[in-house]
Amino acid sequence: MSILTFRNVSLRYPPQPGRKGVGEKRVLDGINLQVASDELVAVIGRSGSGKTSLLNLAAGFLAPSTGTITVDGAPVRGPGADRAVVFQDDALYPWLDARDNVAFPLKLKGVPLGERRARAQALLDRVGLADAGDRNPWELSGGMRQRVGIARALAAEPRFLLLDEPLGALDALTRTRMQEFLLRIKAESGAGALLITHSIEEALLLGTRVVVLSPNPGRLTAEIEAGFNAEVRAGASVAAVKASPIFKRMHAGLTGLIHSGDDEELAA
Ligand SMILES: Nc1ncnc2c1ncn2[C@@H]1O[C@H](COP(=O)(O)OP(=O)(O)OP(=O)(O)O)[C@@H](O)[C@H]1O
Repeated sequence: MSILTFRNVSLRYPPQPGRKGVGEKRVLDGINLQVASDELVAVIGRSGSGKTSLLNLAAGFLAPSTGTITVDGAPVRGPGADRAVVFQDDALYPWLDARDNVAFPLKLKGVPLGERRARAQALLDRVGLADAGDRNPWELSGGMRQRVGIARALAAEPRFLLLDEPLGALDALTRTRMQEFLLRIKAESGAGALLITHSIEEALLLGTRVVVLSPNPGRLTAEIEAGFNAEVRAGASVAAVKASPIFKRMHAGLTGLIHSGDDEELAA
């Protein structure tokens, strides 16, 4: 069991030179959060509350201003193969076919060509793209590209998947299918997951826990245990889960939490 831990983390962006009146920006403050391998922690919050900054800290793309981020007790000092990131834009390498995109992290690890091709093919099989290995990224649909991106993230056998709006660019139907897919693949991989999403519905559906980030500066102000992903993994349809009264109640409650304070802001 691995654990990703934020302990008392704050983040300030430095003043922007040349932009009058744009001083240092306090983005995150007093963040305490743990993600274990058997969890998918979904982070929701209003635009600008610091969700992507939080993920970038976990990825090691940014360093905290204060506090520590650790994986199994070892400080995160930069990007590492133990944490794989998937963004909204799949960011596949356009000059590589799907199989070689998936194999790319294995190349970086020095895995020999034959073995990495075989492992990449096995990953493509797992994400339902067994026959798409020879296709170029532009020959794939949005959902297929995102599955290649997820297969590539899994290639390095990370301890954590860091998912920044991975389904945000997909149409509603594909998104629902990909939500089921993401839950299955996450469970099979044994990796913990931190998911950033704008969608309260998606957070509730996929998260074992949902945390709410409130803005200015970003603080974790609420946390709820959501059991819906276990229902989906046990075979319940996403549509049936979303239609259940308990799901609707929790959705309304979270909407209220995220938007509390909006009226004061508008009045101010
Ligand atoms: N490199 C940077 N330098 C200065 N300020 C930044 C930088 N990156 C982000 N910010 C600011 O930090 C705040 C949080 O940004 P962040 O992208 O983490 O929020 P978010 O919750 O992911 O937003 P969204 O939901 O719109 O994607 C915003 O006010 C943003 O303008």
